[in-house]
Amino acid sequence: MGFYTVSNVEDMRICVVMVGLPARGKSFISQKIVRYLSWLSIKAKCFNVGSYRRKAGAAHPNADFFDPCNKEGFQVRQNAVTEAVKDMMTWFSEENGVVAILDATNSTRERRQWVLKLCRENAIEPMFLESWCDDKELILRNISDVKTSSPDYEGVDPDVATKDFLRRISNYEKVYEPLDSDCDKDLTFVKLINVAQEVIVNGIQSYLESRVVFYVMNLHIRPRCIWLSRHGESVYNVEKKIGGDSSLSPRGFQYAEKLPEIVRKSAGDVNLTVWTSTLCRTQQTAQHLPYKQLQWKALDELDAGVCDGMTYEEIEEKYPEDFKARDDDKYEYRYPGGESYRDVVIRLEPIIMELERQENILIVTHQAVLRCIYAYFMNVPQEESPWMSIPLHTLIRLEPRAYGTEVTRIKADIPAVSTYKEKGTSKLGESSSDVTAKFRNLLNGAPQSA
Ligand SMILES: Nc1ncnc2c1ncn2[C@@H]1O[C@H](COP(=O)(O)OP(=O)(O)OP(=O)(O)O)[C@@H](O)[C@H]1O
Repeated sequence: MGFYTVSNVEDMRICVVMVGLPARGKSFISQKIVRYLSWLSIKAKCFNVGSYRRKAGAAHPNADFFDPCNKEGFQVRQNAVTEAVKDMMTWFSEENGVVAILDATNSTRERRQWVLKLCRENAIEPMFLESWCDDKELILRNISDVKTSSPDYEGVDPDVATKDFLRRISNYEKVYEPLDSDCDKDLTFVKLINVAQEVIVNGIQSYLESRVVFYVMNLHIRPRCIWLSRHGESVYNVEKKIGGDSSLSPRGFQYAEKLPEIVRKSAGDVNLTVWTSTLCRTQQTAQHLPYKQLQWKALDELDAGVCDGMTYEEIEEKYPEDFKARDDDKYEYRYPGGESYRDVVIRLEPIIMELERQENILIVTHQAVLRCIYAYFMNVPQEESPWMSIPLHTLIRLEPRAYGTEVTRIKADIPAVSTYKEKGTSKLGESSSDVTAKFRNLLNGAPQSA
């Protein structure tokens, strides 16, 4: 049996068919949708036709290749999309895929009708998603951000690559037919105009489709950063207890005092907003930060139910079966009367949506919650995220980029206990020989000190 965070997705199969001229953010949007749905445990995959075209032999084509009159080029592109669609159908039938994204220009009605027919024949619901943009400056910026460094232009001078890419766009413009509320009124579609300045939504069928629409409507591409920190070391951390609402320890208060300086060093003069949980340790940690602050109940620590206030050693002794069950499947395990990681992800969904809408945000929260938020941004698989090590007294800076997120870790030079529990033990602390080291290393990079 599968577990889902959205109801009734078991029998659902959706193909999101991207539409748009080159450099309109189709791959960016596709990858974000896949990351978001995967985080919500909905099986999603992107099929990028450009990589099929490169595999088919057209690895470094110049703009003439995309001229609609170039029969040879047209054939290679048709073969590439055919292969991508074939793989997509296999993925739906053999791997129980739920949402596939066909990432291509799909610029003509004829091409879209072809995809539509194949979807209908295979009981897949097609949803067209067009990114339409006439902001010339933004398009030039997109080209310089991602296109001049694309595999298509390996070794090519960036100015030459930009000129060629603009010619490629002109070739597509010769045949491009945007989605239209009259001509395409029978289709399920979303049209994003100039990022999401205006959005046209037509004929949405299912709840899952409406979730995807809501998500893409909330995306923006303005540069920004997100900072994450656990609260400072708490009295319960020192006593090795989980849960509760204890105050900070003396070293935790030291971290709270130092945090404004660490944040300023990393953020400079930008104006940011601080989000904390409703628990006293996060608010004490944020108390000296000179920014607007908001409390979110959704940022409270994973509820340990009957085990709240106990040490892992006490849990192992009093509830040995639960202790083992949690180690065996930490993501799904729900404390009696409490929560699982999956439950936390579900309640964090509005936080993620709001984070997508906002600009610079600093979140001061708890270990499990931070793991879930980090997993969303860094695409960490479910089975690994509950085992990531997120040390106390460390600020994490996330900088979303076109196709990924850049991470910097800044350690405050203030000692703290380790609250990390490895698999198979009730002792806290990290040993380098453990099998979970692979997971823990996800967060290890060279940390900077503050
Ligand atoms: N809705 C949008 N409109 C315009 N640009 C966007 C949008 N969303 C993201 N971008 C920007 O687009 C750039 C990424 O372009 P991307 O490779 O995704 O374009 P593409 O449409 O897939 O192009 P191609 O057809 O050549 O593959 C990023 O710099 C990103 O900031």
